Amino acid sequence: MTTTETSLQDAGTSAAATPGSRVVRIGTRASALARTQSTTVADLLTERTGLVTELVPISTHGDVSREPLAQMGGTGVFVSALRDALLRGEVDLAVHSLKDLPTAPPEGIALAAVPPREDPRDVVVARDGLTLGELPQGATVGTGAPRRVAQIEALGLGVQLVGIRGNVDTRIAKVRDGELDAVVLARAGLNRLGRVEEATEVLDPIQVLPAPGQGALALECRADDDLVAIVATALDDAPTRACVTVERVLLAELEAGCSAPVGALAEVAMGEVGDELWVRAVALSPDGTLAVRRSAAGPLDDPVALGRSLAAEMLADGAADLISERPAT
Ligand SMILES: NCc1[nH]cc(CCC(=O)O)c1CC(=O)O
Repeated sequence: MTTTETSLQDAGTSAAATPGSRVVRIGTRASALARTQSTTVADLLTERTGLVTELVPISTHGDVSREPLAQMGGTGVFVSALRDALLRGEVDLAVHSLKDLPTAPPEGIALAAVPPREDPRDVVVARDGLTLGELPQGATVGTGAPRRVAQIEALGLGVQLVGIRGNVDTRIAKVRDGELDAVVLARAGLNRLGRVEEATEVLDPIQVLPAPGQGALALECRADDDLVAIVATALDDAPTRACVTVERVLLAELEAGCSAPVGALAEVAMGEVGDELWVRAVALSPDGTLAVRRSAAGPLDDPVALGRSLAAEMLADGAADLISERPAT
């Protein structure tokens, strides 16, 4: 289902060739997080290009349904409604959380920009200011992400993982209302909503690696639109793009979907010969009992090769069997 608040007829379909006179219609999901992200992008785009923007809310099946995400085909359900609106010409720019994008490249759509990433780590919001390690045996920890479930199970804390979904507000409310002892969320989402101080612990990537692409946004346009180059110049951050490319190539090579128990974090770090890409990754069995953890470094200008070589190492160590719960033969 697709709904738009503005009339599509007078919303910039008469876009002129000059950047200054074109209205860029920005498609956004309706959640508070998505709106905040889209508004930030809209403001920056206007500030840097002079382009006038307009937000067009698109409601997706993922926003409306309360089914578990995994049963709806993963977080890709959030993405496809925005992409459809782009391809139909109803909007000119779509703002996604990059970690929600399926790894397969979309037909007719360009990844115009990946803006500077925020803190990519996961956080805990627990009752009474507690950390994961301070929670008692049997305490309930809410998360629907197989990656988070497997990594927290792997810590062996004796907590009980409970599948939940819903927006950030709904999840935190379950702790405040006493329904759960804690929830695990992306720090970037909390931060964008101005609620980062509600986190009671930031999870160290040594223990819990974030989802590939977490904390980054993806700005998509129609591939044949002049807007691609304008948006790239105004908003793309090359180091962030390189890092998320490593992470997503790795995910694709492991043939793991966006909800698979795979964590990865690439960073630009000082190496022996100057700045280089440094990546850490983990693939786990869904119950967290088995894991393959690896790290690697490579040149800044070849993120694809780095993602591929690390994935090849992890596959050689049995990562694919872990992820899909197939017993190793
Ligand atoms: N899973 C949904 C989702 N997609 C992006 C974010 C947060 C923002 C980001 O990671 O960029 C969230 C919420 C969460 O994981 O807590």
